[in-house]
Amino acid sequence: MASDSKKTVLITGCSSGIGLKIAVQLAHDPQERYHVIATMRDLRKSGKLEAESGHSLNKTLEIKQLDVTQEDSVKKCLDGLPDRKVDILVNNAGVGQIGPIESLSMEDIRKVFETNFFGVVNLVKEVLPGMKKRGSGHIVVISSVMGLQGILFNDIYAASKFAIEGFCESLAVQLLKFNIFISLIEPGPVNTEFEMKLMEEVSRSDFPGADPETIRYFKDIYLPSAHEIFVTLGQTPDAVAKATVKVIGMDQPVFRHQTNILYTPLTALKYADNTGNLSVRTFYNLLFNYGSMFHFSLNFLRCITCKCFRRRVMPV
Ligand SMILES: NC(=O)C1=CN([C@@H]2O[C@H](COP(=O)(O)OP(=O)(O)OC[C@H]3O[C@@H](n4cnc5c(N)ncnc54)[C@H](OP(=O)(O)O)[C@@H]3O)[C@@H](O)[C@H]2O)C=CC1
Ligand SMILES: CC1=C(/C=C/C(C)=C/C=C/C(C)=C/C=O)C(C)(C)CCC1
Repeated sequence: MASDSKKTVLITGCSSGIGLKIAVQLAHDPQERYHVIATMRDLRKSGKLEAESGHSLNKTLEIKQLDVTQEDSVKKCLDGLPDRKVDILVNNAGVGQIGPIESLSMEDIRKVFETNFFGVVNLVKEVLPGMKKRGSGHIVVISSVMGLQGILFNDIYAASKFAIEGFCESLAVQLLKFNIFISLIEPGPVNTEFEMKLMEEVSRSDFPGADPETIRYFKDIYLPSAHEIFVTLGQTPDAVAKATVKVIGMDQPVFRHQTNILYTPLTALKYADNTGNLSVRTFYNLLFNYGSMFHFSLNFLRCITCKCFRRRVMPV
C-alpha cells in the first residue's frame, strides 16, 4: 500500500519495453521514494512485469488495468486509487505506424492519434484537478525525436508526436502557476518490441493504393536504412528508463530531454536553418543520394558525439 511519504507514480503501457523498465526501476528505487501503479491494457500480459518486479510486487509496485483510449477504463483505474491521488503521471503507452500513407486506412491512421495523442490528453484531464488542488505534480510524456523532426514513411506517427509536443508546450506554462511540471522525454530508436510490431504489420500488407515506385522506396531503401539505424544508434529500454527516472527525481524537472546524444545532431538541423531546407535536404540526401555514404555518416555521427571525442576537444 502507498504510504504518505511516498510519491504515487502512475505509468501507462507497462506490459513491455520502456514502460515496464521505468516501472521496475522506480519500484526498486534505493531511497524507496515511489509507489508505482504500473498499468497495462491487457492484464494477461502482466507476466514479464511480475517476473522483473520480483520482491517489489504488491509492495512498491501494483499492476492495474488501463487502456488509454477508453475513458471508462481510465476513470475506473483512477477511482480505485486512494483520493484519486497521482503525484507523477508517466504517459508511456504508444503505437508506431510506418508505410506509404496511400496504403493506410483512415481507421488505422486515427488509431495512432487515439493512443499517442488523445490517450495522453485523456489521462492529463483526469489527473490535473487533483494536482492543481494539491499545488504539486509532474506529468512525464514519452515523446520521441520524431516529435521534433519528421522521418519519411513515419508521417502519421511523427504527426502524433508533434501534436503531443504542441499540447505539452502550451500547457506547461499555465501549469507552472500551480507548481506542476511537464517533461517530454525524446528517445531516438530504442530496441523494444516497437520495431518488431511495425515489421509484422509491414509483412502483412501489400500496400493497396500505393504505386510501385513508392513501394520500392519504402521497402528497398527506407526499411533497410531504418533497420540499420536501430542496430547502430538504438538504445536499450533500460537506458531510456534510467534517463526518465533521473528527470523524475529532479527538484525542477527539465521540460525536454533527448536520451540519445548520437541522434541530437539530426534534430538540431531544423534549428540551424529556419527555412527548413537544411533538414529536409539533408534527410533526402542521406537516404537517396549518399547511399554509400550512409554507413560512413552513421559512424561519423558516432565519432563526433562519442565520449572519447568530447574528451579530446574538451579536456577536463
Ligand atoms: N521503441 C522506439 O524506438 C521508440 C519508442 N518511443 C515511444 O516509447 C513509448 C513506449 O514504446 P516501446 O516501449 O518502445 O514499445 P512497446 O511496443 O514495447 O510498448 C508499448 C506499450 O504501449 C502499450 N499500449 C499500446 N496501446 C495502448 C493502449 N491503448 N492503452 C494502454 N497501453 C497501450 C503496449 O501494450 P500492448 O502490449 O497491450 O500492446 C505496450 O505496453 C511509446 O510511446 C513510443 O512511441 C519513442 C521513441 C522511440
Ligand atoms: C536518421 C535517419 C533515418 C532514420 C531514422 C529513424 C528510423 C529513426 C527512428 C526513430 C524512432 C523509431 C523513434 C520512435 O519514436 C533515415 C530516414 C533512414 C535516413 C536518414 C537518417
